[in-house]
Parts: sequence; structure tokens; C-alpha cells
Amino acid sequence: MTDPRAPTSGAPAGNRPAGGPPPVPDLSRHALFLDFDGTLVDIAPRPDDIRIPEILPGLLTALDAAAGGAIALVSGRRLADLRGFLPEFRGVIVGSHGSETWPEDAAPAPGLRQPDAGPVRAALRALAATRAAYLFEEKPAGAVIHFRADPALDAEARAAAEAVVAAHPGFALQRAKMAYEIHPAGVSKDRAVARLMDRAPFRGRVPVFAGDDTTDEPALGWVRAREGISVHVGDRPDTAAAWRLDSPAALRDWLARAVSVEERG
Ligand SMILES: O=P(O)(O)OC[C@H]1O[C@H](O[C@H]2O[C@H](CO)[C@@H](O)[C@H](O)[C@H]2O)[C@H](O)[C@@H](O)[C@@H]1O
Repeated sequence: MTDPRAPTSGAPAGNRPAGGPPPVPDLSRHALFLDFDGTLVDIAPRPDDIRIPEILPGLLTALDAAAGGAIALVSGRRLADLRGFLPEFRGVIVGSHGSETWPEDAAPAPGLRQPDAGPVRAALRALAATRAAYLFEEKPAGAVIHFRADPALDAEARAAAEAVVAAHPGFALQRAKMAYEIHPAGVSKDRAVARLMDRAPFRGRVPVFAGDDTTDEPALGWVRAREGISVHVGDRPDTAAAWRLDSPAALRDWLARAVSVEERG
């Protein structure tokens, strides 16, 4: 029988995800970095509409225990929201694409500037007020304009967000699923993962990153370059990930297999 924890160095060549499932992580030697929306939970019409699958809190707790705490949620969401969705989770949480971390000292980013986001928020809030289909989301260090209710607003939202960033040095534009987000320049998930990998309990482990969105691509590329397990959740053809799973449900099943392999020893 094939070892379900096959070595990760056999990542498929090229820049396309493989058709097959990724190797199951060995929780005694891998470190897990997991995106949230579209990866652990299904995408919903609005940010507040998501549903936490019943299995998820217990699964994350089991992964945390088996991986010796080497597990982090790495999300664009506000830290406070993530803690509210998953109050039992005891691993590290990176929120707002790396602007916020819990515990606070888990991945310090010395020198990272967080300029006053007030004017940026005001500009995106004003844009949101122009159409009922827009949804404004405030972040501690920035803001998001959502247009999922009317995808035809993509070009308009993008042009407006680009103009806001051009007028406010120190900020960067991030495309997300049916949304544009403005956050401090220098913030990204790959940097957050790299900082965590320098510290216990992550240091010395092989990184695993799973994500679905453009915001996850730099971290997927970072992990792939280090011969970790990089998993795209969904059907993007242009991902940097080496492996692919179809859906958050498939990702949760894959993670559950890692726990059961660990339990069987
Ligand atoms: O990094 P993630 O955990 O994937 O978070 C990315 C953004 O997720 C949220 O927006 C996305 O999910 C919503 C709920 O499914 C959906 O309605 C929206 O269209 C998506 O863009 C969240 O609201 C953002 O703040 C996150 O940055």
C-alpha cells in the first residue's frame, strides 16, 4: 500500500496544479498554514453569511494537538472576526493579510508601517454609498469594497480603488473574490508565513499552505519553493500551488485524514 504520507519533494513540475490530491501531511513534521474563506469554509453571498461546518472546530483542535501547536490560520479577515468564528481555536491566527496576529507576539513584523487608514476607509465608504450592490467592510488597517451582489461592478470598483491607492502612499491594492481591498503596503500572507516559520513551534518543520484566492498565491509560491505542500482549493488554472483540492469540504476531509493517520501511528 502507498504510504499516505509520501515525501513532499515529489511536487509536480511546472506552474500548474496537479490533478491528483496532495500527500497527506505528517503532523509530526509539517507546519500547517490554512486560509479561511473559500478554504476552510464555503464562500457565502456576504462576509457575515458564512457557516462554520460542525466538524471544523474539533478538527482544528485535533490538528493543533497532533502538530504540537504548529498550525496557523492565515486570513484576510479581521482577527476579531476569526476569533469570534472559532473561539475554541488555540493555534496562531494571522488576520488582515498579516496586519494582525494572535497571540500578539506570534509573528512580529519589525518596521512594518501602518499608516492612518481613515482617509482610505472614508473613500471606499463613499464609493459603497453610491450603489446598493456595493458592500463596505472596515478593517483595522484598511478597508474592502465588495461587489458580489453585482459582478458587473468589477471594473468600476477596481478603477475607484486604484485611484484611492494612488492618492494615499503607504497602501496597496489587493484583489480578492468579488472584492478589492486596500491594506498597508508590505503586508502579505507569504511574509507572515515566513515570519512564523522562523519561530517555535513552526521552525524546523516543512510548511503546508492551503488557500483558494489570489491573496494566497504568494504564500503558495513561497511554500512550493521550499518543497512544502502547497494546495490550491478550487479550480484556478493559474495557481502557484503544486496540488489541488476541489472544495473546502475536500480540504477538511484531507486534514481529517492527517489526524487519523497520526492517531493510527
Ligand atoms: O484570506 P481569506 O480568509 O480567504 O479572506 C479573504 C476575504 O474573505 C472575505 O470575503 C470573501 O468571502 C466572503 C464570504 O464568503 C464573500 O462574501 C466575499 O465575496 C469574499 O471576497 C472577507 O469579507 C474579506 O475581509 C477577506 O479579506
